[in-house]
Amino acid sequence: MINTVKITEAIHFIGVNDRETYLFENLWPLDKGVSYNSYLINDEKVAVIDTVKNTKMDAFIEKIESIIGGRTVDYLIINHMEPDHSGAIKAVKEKYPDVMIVGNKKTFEFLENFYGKMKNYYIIDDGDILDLGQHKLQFYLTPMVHWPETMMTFETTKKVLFSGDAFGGFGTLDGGVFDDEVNLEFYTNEIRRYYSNIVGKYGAMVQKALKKLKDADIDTKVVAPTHGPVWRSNPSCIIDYYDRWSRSATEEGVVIVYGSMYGNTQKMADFIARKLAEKGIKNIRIYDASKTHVSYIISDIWRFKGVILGSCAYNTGLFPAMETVLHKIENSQLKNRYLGIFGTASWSGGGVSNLNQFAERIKWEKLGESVEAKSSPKEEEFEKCQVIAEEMAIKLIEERVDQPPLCE
Ligand SMILES: Cc1cc2nc3c(=O)[nH]c(=O)nc-3n(C[C@H](O)[C@H](O)[C@H](O)COP(=O)(O)O)c2cc1C
Repeated sequence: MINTVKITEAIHFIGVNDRETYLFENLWPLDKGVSYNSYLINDEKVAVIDTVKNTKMDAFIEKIESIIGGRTVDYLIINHMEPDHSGAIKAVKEKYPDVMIVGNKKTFEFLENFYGKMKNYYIIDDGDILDLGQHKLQFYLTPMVHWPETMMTFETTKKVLFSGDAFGGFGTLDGGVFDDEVNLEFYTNEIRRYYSNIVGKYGAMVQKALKKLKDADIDTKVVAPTHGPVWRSNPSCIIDYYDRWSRSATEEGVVIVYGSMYGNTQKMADFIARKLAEKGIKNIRIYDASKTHVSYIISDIWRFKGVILGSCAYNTGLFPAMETVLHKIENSQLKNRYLGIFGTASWSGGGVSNLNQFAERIKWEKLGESVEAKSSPKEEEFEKCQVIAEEMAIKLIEERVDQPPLCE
């Protein structure tokens, strides 16, 4: 018996789990795997919405067959052309040669560039409706959430939003598929890691897309993304998180990230954290940039308002692991943070001076003086670290607003 899951009587979840891939996009650790979600609407016409990565196409076709066995797929809707979702288009074409591929103008440019020319294109525009019989699909173009051709598909009778990568995250669906069947803390963290590292750079476009959906007043009952859980009990929770993250809205807390070879810079990080705690800050995360993958660090920096960065000097520059962190922050164009800087050097420096240059480029509000200790921190440097911690705590407490978790 093949594992398919009903969202409604006719709308099926036909996604697959990937526990084999180590790195998503060959970049982002998949400690707990990832799901590639696809959906099938079994109506007078059969529609499949998005496919899966090519390594999973046999399991995927089996799922389709277990539902429609003997019939054909009439429409294949392509919300997003990234290969983890488009990888089984050819397999669907082969199995159901008359299938009509549905996408916008840009979808087909991508399709042909990836997989060569195919026949039976159905080009839709913003707001167009496709009639399947009982169900009707309306299309919303949402460019750059997260590629230029990205769109969303809304089923208007059951009010299911097939949102593509938006609202999706890492983590396989281990039995539980719906938001009310899983531990949401794990998934919302993994959705934020996905958002902050992959989609976050396009926050303005996410805001545009959210506005478009709001203006359309579609009253979404189910959010069905291409990764992670399907939101049927509390769809607004994940939509509100996306709104929060794409506005660079933050929670109260501080992320301290450091690069250290022999522990001197680390000592300063621990000292600053202690002083923050003494001043009443509860959410404090310290990361050794060499140890924790940058994607987890960025995810927390996306969440919290305070960022304190430390680096020892390394061959006249930053400690290499810190370069990765700074590059990712700048590339994401993350705004609206408070910044503190510390570090160590034994001769002409390079760590703190580069952090200072970063501060000028990023234009976050800098607190305290940058502190650079000669080889190891002493009383004078600890005092300066304390000033950074105190100024940070004052700012955060002054702004204290109750921002409860949205998904509980
Ligand atoms: C491979 C290597 C390269 C270094 N390069 C520099 C440098 O360019 N400039 C400098 O002032 N110190 C340099 N140092 C010294 C360290 O930055 C300094 O000892 C620092 O206190 C080490 O901090 P840590 O204990 O947090 O690793 C270097 C040390 C090592 C091991």
